[in-house]
Amino acid sequence: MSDDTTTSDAANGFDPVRIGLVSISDRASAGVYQDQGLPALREWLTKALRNPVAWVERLIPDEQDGISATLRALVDDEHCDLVLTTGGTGPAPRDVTPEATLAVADKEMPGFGEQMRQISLRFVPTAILSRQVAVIRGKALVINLPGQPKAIAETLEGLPNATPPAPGIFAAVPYCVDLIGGPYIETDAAVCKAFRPKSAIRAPKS
Ligand SMILES: Nc1ncnc2c1ncn2[C@@H]1O[C@H](COP(=O)(O)OP(=O)(O)OP(=O)(O)O)[C@@H](O)[C@H]1O
Ligand SMILES: Nc1nc2c(c(=O)[nH]1)N[C@H]1C(S)=C(S)[C@@H](COP(=O)(O)O)O[C@H]1N2
Repeated sequence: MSDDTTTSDAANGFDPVRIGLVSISDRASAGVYQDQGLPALREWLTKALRNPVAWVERLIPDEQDGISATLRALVDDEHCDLVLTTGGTGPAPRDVTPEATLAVADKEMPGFGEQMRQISLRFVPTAILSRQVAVIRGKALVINLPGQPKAIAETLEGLPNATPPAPGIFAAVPYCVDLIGGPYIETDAAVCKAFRPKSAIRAPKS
C-alpha cells in the first residue's frame, strides 16, 4: 500500500516534515480486520504537530525482511525524517518488528523503548511484553510502538499531568530530529510539549 499526500498549511512558516507510518499486522494487511494503526498514528500526529506534513503510509504483514525493506525504502528513497511503526513488538513467534528495525540501524536509541515501557506500565501490566526499539538510520529517526491502537496515543502523549507525571516519548522527538540534521519540528503544547535545551529553541512563529 502506498499513500503520499500532503496535509496542513504549507505556507504557515514551519519546516515541512516527511513522516513514514507503518502498520505491521498479519490480519489487518490481509483484510481480516480493518487497520486502525495508520488512522490512530495519523490522528495523534495531526493534533500534535504544527508543521506541514507529507505522509508516507504502509500496511504490511509481520515478515522480517519485508519490514526491513519497507523501513529502508521510507528512509532512503522516500526521504522520511521520522518513521513510526505499530505492531509486532511482542514475544509471539511472528512478532519481529524490533529485529527488522535493528537490522537497518546506524545507531540504537534505547531511551525511547525504556520510556515507552515505563509509560505503558501505567496503563497495562503487560507493558513489559513489548520489546519496542528506536534507531537512527541516516538522517531519520525510526520508532516502534505497540500494536494495540490505543497504545499509540498512550505512549506518544504519556500522562504529563498525572502524579507523578510520565512524559510521553514524543516530547523528545523534535530535539532528536534536530540533532540528526532533520527539520525543526514544532508541537502544539496543549497536546505534547516538546523538550529542547534553551540554546536549541528557535524564536516562536507568530
Ligand atoms: N493494525 C491493527 N488494526 C486494528 N487492531 C489491531 C492492529 N494491530 C493490532 N491490533 C489489535 O491489537 C491486538 C494486539 O496486537 P498484536 O500486534 O499483538 O496483534 P497480533 O495478535 O500479532 O495480530 P496481527 O498481527 O494479525 O494484527 C490484536 O490482537 C488486535 O486486536
Ligand atoms: N500503552 C500500551 N502498551 C502496551 C499495550 C497496551 O495496550 N498499551 N499492550 C501490551 C501487550 S499486551 C503486548 S503483547 C505488547 C506487544 O504488543 P504488539 O505485539 O502488538 O506490538 O505491547 C504491550 N504494550
